[in-house]
Amino acid sequence: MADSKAIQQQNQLYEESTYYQGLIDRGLNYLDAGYPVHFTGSSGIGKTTLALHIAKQRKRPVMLIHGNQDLSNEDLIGTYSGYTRSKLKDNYVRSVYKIEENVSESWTDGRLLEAIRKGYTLVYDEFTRSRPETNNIFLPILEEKILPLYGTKQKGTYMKVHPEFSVIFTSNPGEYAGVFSTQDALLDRMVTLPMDSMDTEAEAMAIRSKTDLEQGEAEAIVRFMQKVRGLSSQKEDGNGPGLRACLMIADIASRQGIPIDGNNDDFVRLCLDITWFPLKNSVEEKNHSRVRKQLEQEARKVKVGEET
Ligand SMILES: Nc1ncnc2c1ncn2[C@@H]1O[C@H](COP(=O)(O)OP(=O)(O)OP(=O)(O)O)[C@@H](O)[C@H]1O
Repeated sequence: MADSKAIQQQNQLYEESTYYQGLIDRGLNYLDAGYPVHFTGSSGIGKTTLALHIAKQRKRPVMLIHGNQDLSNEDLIGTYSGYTRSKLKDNYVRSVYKIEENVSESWTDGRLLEAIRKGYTLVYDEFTRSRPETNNIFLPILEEKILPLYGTKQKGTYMKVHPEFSVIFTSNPGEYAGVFSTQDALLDRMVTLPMDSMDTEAEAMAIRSKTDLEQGEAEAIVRFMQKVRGLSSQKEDGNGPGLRACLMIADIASRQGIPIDGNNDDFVRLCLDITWFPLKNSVEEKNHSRVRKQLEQEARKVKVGEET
């Protein structure tokens, strides 16, 4: 399916779903009022896609930064990347020969500094994966609307934030090992909008925007996934497989010509391969074998056009 068609269908989904329209309208209003917005929810639920969609509506260039523990202040603000040497040879009067040499350090803007200077919309994806010391730079940006530059050998000690600059954060509540706990001071300065799973129709529409499956087939996969998520709500920090898992089953089945049918062994195997790992992580260990059996039973019940 052509990318532009997929984007068109994705936009249609956002326009037609009251749930998404609500999130988009509120998100845009808070950004317009000068507040950063934070989408939080389980893995693969669609946070980044929604954040980028909202960012594009603001009609400003969009910059995307992925949080990670190696992200440093130098990456965000900038750094001196080497030296520039310029040489001037003055031989105007033949008998006089003068050489003037200048060496200066060359500065490269970091991504955050560029966004702040030019008034971009920044999407800071999975910001909780970065170290709190790195994220602290956002406190004066969000509160005083300045970016401190001390320690960078820049001329001024701070830079004023461009009035059109705005940030959309996304995070995944404590699901991955290695995620740093979210800083409360930063969270206090943003409007947090928790994201739930889409309803059946919207999730099926998302599948159809990415594959050639029929509505009935897409809905059968979504209903199966809803059952899987029901099995997973046994541990606080786990929500089981998200929209991404639905899309993987749909895409692989469609490419490999596997029918969406619980009577087909290939389909059942595919469902187990895609869902068992994320499900396992969200279920107490003592329940693993029981839940795995339930999962297989649910996969075998999948039938197009029938509520299972
Ligand atoms: N409205 C939509 N229509 C179609 N596909 C979508 C939509 N929203 C998200 N997706 C797809 O679902 C998958 C997961 O989306 P996304 O990466 O935005 O989720 P996420 O919550 O940010 O995930 P993670 O927490 O793992 O970063 C992606 O393949 C994305 O293209």
